[in-house]
Amino acid sequence: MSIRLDGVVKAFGDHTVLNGFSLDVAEGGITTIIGPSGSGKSTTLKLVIGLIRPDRGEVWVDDVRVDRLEGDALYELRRQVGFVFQFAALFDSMTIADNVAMGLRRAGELSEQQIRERVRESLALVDLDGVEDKFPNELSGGMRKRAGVARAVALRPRYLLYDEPTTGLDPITVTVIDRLILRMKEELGVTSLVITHDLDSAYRISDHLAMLHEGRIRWQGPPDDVRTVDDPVVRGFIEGKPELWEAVP
Ligand SMILES: Nc1ncnc2c1ncn2[C@@H]1O[C@H](COP(=O)(O)OP(=O)(O)OP(=O)(O)O)[C@@H](O)[C@H]1O
Repeated sequence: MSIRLDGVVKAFGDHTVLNGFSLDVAEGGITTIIGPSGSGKSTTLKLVIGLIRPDRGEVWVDDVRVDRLEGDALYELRRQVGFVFQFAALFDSMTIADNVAMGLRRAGELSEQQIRERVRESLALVDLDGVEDKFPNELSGGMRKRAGVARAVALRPRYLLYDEPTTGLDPITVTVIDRLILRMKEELGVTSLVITHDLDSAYRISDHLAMLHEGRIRWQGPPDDVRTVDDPVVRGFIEGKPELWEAVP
């Protein structure tokens, strides 16, 4: 059980983005999808939380067929699958505590006091103690990103999806976020699916690496193995040498 995409085809108009895409996400680990801009990485995350549906193929989370879910069932799924948005996507007019508490209030299961406690715990987990009453524009980019992670984990999801978690951050903050992603795996036992452009970050955090190219997974395996792959498409990408692609028939 975990996240599984099987033979997924997804087109926008006449542009086929995913074309027979299959991926199994190993339980408890960090799986990272790398690939060129526009190759469909974000599209895969949107499929997993049912924001969009495939034209063909299947999307599974545990024993739930996501591409057939509607209404409340989709909402239930999204409680299990936390989403860390690329630019944190915090509401500027709300305090950090209210941002982190949003999903908890919507779920309506905890008292206000329990919510406050859970918000405090979630912020502590990302090393953001004491910022409850601040507004997003009072935090640095890296802190906002951490607050976005706190919001995603507040509901104690089984899965965390990260959309470009290190884009636009300085190298030190990238390391902080990488460590945070690893910590969420170790301390909460969540299964993570990450999409990124950042190869160094991908090597540091991943248990399993998958390269997306022309609508499907071109190569996958442990990150250490990628350096010895012969496929010129994979080599071209990881070495930043597009000329290797031009030689591919
Ligand atoms: N809702 C949509 N309507 C039309 N086209 C879309 C839509 N969503 C994505 N696309 C197109 O699908 C392609 C893949 O987009 P996607 O965002 O999944 O790629 P990506 O690999 O995440 O790219 P990047 O790394 O640049 O974020 C792009 O060409 C994009 O323009």
